[in-house]
Amino acid sequence: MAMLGNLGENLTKTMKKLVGMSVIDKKTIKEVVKEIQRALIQSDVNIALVLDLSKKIESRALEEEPPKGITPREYVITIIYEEMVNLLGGDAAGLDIDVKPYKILFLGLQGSGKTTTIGKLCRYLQKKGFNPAVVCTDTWRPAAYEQLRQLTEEMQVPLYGDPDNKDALDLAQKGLKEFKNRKVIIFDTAGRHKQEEDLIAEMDTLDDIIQPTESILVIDGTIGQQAGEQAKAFSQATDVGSIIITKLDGSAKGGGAMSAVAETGAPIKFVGTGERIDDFELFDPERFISRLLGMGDIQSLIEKAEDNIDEDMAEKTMKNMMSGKFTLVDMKNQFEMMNSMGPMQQVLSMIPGLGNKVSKEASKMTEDKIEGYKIIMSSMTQKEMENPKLIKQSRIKRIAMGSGVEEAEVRDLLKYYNNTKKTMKGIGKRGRFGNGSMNRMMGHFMK
Ligand SMILES: Nc1nc2c(ncn2[C@@H]2O[C@H](COP(=O)(O)OP(=O)(O)OP(=O)(O)O)[C@@H](O)[C@H]2O)c(=O)[nH]1
Repeated sequence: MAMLGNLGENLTKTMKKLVGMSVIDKKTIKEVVKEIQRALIQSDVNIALVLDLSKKIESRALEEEPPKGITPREYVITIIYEEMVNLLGGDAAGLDIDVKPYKILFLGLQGSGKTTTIGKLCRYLQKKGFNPAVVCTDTWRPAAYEQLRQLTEEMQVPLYGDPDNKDALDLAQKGLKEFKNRKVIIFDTAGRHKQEEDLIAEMDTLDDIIQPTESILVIDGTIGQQAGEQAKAFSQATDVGSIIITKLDGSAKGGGAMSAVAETGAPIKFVGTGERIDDFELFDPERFISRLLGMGDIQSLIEKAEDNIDEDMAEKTMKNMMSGKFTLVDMKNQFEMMNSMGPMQQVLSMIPGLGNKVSKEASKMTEDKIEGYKIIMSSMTQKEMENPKLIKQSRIKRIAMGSGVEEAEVRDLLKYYNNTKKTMKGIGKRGRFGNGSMNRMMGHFMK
């Protein structure tokens, strides 16, 4: 992948080396981490971020036990992947077009690739079945309207603009009226030179008139970690701000731009990867990192690892349940497992012999309720989770305050916990599930 200059190439090389190593030990792990460090620093990723990342990779790789069925080598790859994904902010954000019209205000310094990117986003939206329209409010650069006109005409995207009108606010208002029945309206604004304040000031003015659903700042990826400053100023000025980073093709500093923006917490929604209209993609850190590491099948590896972690957890939880050592920690694990398996009642009803007792109890557990319980549990201390008997009145009060619920809801959770514990213990005593058959069954359901 010709992306981010040599970064992809260097990382892919390192991963290949890791795959080929005959032993995975402290020395080889350190070697791999060093190479990753070097590649990231070359790509202008902030030194402190790089050191933090390499420390995490190294200590996890040296300390964590690979889950069953995963080789140490595979696990090191998984760790590198996970930590790199975290560096870029985790999940893909995308556009959630849930109101009509969905008004997008585009901002960016001159030459950032703003106009080109508007064209790319239009094409992207068309492919998704939306019919976007564009309003040109750029009154500074005479060629801007013409550039947009050519771009939109090719794609048959309606454009509103008037090169003779020098009033950006008036243009915005008229454009709004013209396209009020459209699903998506994109507003192009005048690019600015260097000052970030100017950019923000312009957004403020246009913001009042347009009241955008989302403001998007276009940042040139070749400026490296400086991109962080721009993103920060922007996200402080707006609460609906997202970022598109352009020119990641061949840019030696793109890694720095991406990690610096991610660090500010502003979501990167798309990236530009070339001059052509289709050189544009939804930014998904997981996919992006898989490609950067040159590991197409990394996702299946991750799933395998997660499956096995789940299975380990299921086994432990089940054992605790049957022996009566069922704590709130186990209950929380149980909820997590339910999430990945489907509604609780359905799952439990599939287990022969579990009887109506549990099913009836479980049927009262809606997803909302489980979510609520999870929130309450996150306000408990580890000690309380491990030893729920500790939770008396004063603690109930504190937990209710901490999680923003009524005390009655905390009591309700404790009651549910006690009932489940009793039922589970009863079943365990009757010995219906000897020889780990229950564990096997749970393991089976996890898949
Ligand atoms: N290689 C590469 N070039 C890009 C990318 N996106 C935009 N460009 C180029 O960057 C240059 C500037 O793009 P424009 O879209 O004109 O920039 P702008 O931000 O709208 O500029 P103003 O209208 O002056 O504010 C053009 O030559 C584009 O072809 C990208 O993802 N990769």
